[in-house]
Amino acid sequence: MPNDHDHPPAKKFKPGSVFFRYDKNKSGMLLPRKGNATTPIEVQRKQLPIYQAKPQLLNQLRQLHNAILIGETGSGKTTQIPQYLYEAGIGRQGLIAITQPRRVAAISLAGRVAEEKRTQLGKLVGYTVRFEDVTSSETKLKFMTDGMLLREAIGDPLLLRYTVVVLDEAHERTVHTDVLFGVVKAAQRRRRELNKIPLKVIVMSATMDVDLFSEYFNKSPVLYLEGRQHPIQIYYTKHPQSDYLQAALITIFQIHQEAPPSHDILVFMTGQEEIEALARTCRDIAKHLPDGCGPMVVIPLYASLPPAQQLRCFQPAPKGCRKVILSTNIAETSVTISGIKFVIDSGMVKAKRFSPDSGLEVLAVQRVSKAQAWQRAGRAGREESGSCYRLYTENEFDSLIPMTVPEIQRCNLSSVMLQLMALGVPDVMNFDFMSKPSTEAVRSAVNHLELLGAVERKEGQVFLTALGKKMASFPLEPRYSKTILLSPDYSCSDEILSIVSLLSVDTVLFNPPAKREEVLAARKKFSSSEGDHITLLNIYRAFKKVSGNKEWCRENFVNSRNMGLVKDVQAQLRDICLKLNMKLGSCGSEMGNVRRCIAHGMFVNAAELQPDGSYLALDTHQPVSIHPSSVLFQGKPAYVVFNELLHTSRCYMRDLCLVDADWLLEAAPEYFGRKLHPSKS
Ligand SMILES: Nc1ncnc2c1ncn2[C@@H]1O[C@H](COP(=O)(O)OP(=O)(O)OP(=O)(O)O)[C@@H](O)[C@H]1O
Repeated sequence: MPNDHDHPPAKKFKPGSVFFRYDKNKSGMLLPRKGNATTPIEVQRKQLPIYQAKPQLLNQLRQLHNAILIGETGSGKTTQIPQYLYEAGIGRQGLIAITQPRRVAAISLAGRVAEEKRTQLGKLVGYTVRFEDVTSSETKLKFMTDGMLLREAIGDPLLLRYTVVVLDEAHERTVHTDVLFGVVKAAQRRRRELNKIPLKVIVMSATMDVDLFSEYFNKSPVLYLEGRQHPIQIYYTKHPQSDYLQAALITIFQIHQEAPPSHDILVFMTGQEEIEALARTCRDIAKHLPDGCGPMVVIPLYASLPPAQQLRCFQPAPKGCRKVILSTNIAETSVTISGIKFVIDSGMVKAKRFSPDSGLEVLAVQRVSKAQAWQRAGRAGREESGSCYRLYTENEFDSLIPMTVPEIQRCNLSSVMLQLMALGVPDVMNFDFMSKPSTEAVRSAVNHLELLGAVERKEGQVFLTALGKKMASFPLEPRYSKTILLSPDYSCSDEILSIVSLLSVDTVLFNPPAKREEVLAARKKFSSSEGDHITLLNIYRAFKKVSGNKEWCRENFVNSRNMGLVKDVQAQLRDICLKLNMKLGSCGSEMGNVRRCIAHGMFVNAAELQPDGSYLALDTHQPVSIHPSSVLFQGKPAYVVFNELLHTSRCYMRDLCLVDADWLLEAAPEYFGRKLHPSKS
């Protein structure tokens, strides 16, 4: 059923806010109305709604220290504001940083802006994401993930290299963005006190709680940018759908049969496995379509794909062929994918949920917020009008929560707390958060860091230890950095660096369900009864032995591109170790050392076999199960440590390592003295 409202619901305008009107006829009619592909890029820039407001907007931005800018998706905020500022000479003394919650957005936006400025990427316009820096001394406009700016702040809390920080997609409220809010605010204040060059902070989004943001940023004015260049038609289902995968499939093929082949489709699903399964089904069906139905190229897009593979979605499909992109929420904000005319929104997302009571952080599939649904719709209608098919009813849409709950209120905070302390924040418990995490969550994170030896308490205050300082040097979760730092004691740094890199890159193995038997047979030769970490290490060693031979990778269902990335990550982690003067070495085939080191670093995620054959997480006494993908699935080891928990029908432990109870006791005697089974403790 079509629905007319092609904009997010009307916004309330705050007194004192500035409103920039947009007259569609003014730009569109005067300029050639050809497709974007053939329209010169400078003409495209002038057709954007933001262009009409440029002089007044610059006037405002020149005067303000803080600004909240709200404008429709596709109005030109992200690509134009940094260029306008630069061209007008605002903030020329330093760099203009534009933060993005996701790396794919940071990379693609930098590419687009470099193209608009007719310069080579990495010169005037560059980007920095984890494990990749494409900037130079000439770079003035720097797109970066919020996490990277936060890391820079550890070395330079006043962010002195920057004169403007644009915090884009602020509505996403990732934990890094939320911490950055406090960091830039503090940097701004300190710079004023020290008479340094002022720092301008611009917060942008299409869908955000302006009152909250304005209040937080010293009652800063809100600049409303009116106008959407191209309309988006929204469709809802008549009835609730029990199976969104099936509904997505039907919608894809309905569009495929009816729409011209140049109209590409972007489908929002929840995770890699679902996306790969849907991709296979689409490809199978596409082979058997009636005559007259053109070919289709199906492109999966999710965070654990290597960057080069992620960027495939931006390449045009061959002529006469439809591009169907199946994506997680990584394509939800900021990105413009050329050719996308249709968006299909499952209405679901996989997100972290943390319970301070149980201490467990789990990934679970849940409904999106309204803000996310509008962002998803906003990926259509960027080059011309578009449509968004919501695989849920209008009533269901109405019942969605308006804004996504900030990640800081639903994730494990140990990493953030460690970073805050490394930033020199005197009282982490009272950090200036826009939305405060619960006291229990903060306490639980500090306890976790204390257990890892990263912090200590003195007279009621929490301090970073020397170990904690070193841990903060790694762009990793604290338990990973701790494991790396412990590895020289067990002479297994090479092995631990490989394992941590393999776990950071995520999907290094393919597991096509249709080839389950073949996969099992191929994996058998690497499989270790000592667990998934050692199995992964065996595969990695074999991969290096054959120098990444493509044929070998295919036979063994190994993702050769991701394995290449593992090597890069490992090299960077090794550099950090060397800077910390660590003595790196290998234990050869002595895997007991490796497991012992893992037990000492990751002991907080330990589980114990119960007499009835079930498992309990030792930290929280929560029932957990071994994920079927684990090599330990068939066995019943007495003690394991696991990498993460996945919540589906049950709480599954993924990536397990067999450990001894004695090692856990050695690692944290007091802690485990209370927790282990009586016979062990
Ligand atoms: N890579 C690209 N290829 C083609 N056109 C692009 C590209 N990036 C941006 N554009 C064009 O510029 C327009 C503005 O994009 P921009 O990202 O600046 O908008 P925005 O207001 O920041 O949107 P959002 O809130 O969705 O991030 C797009 O709608 C599109 O027409």
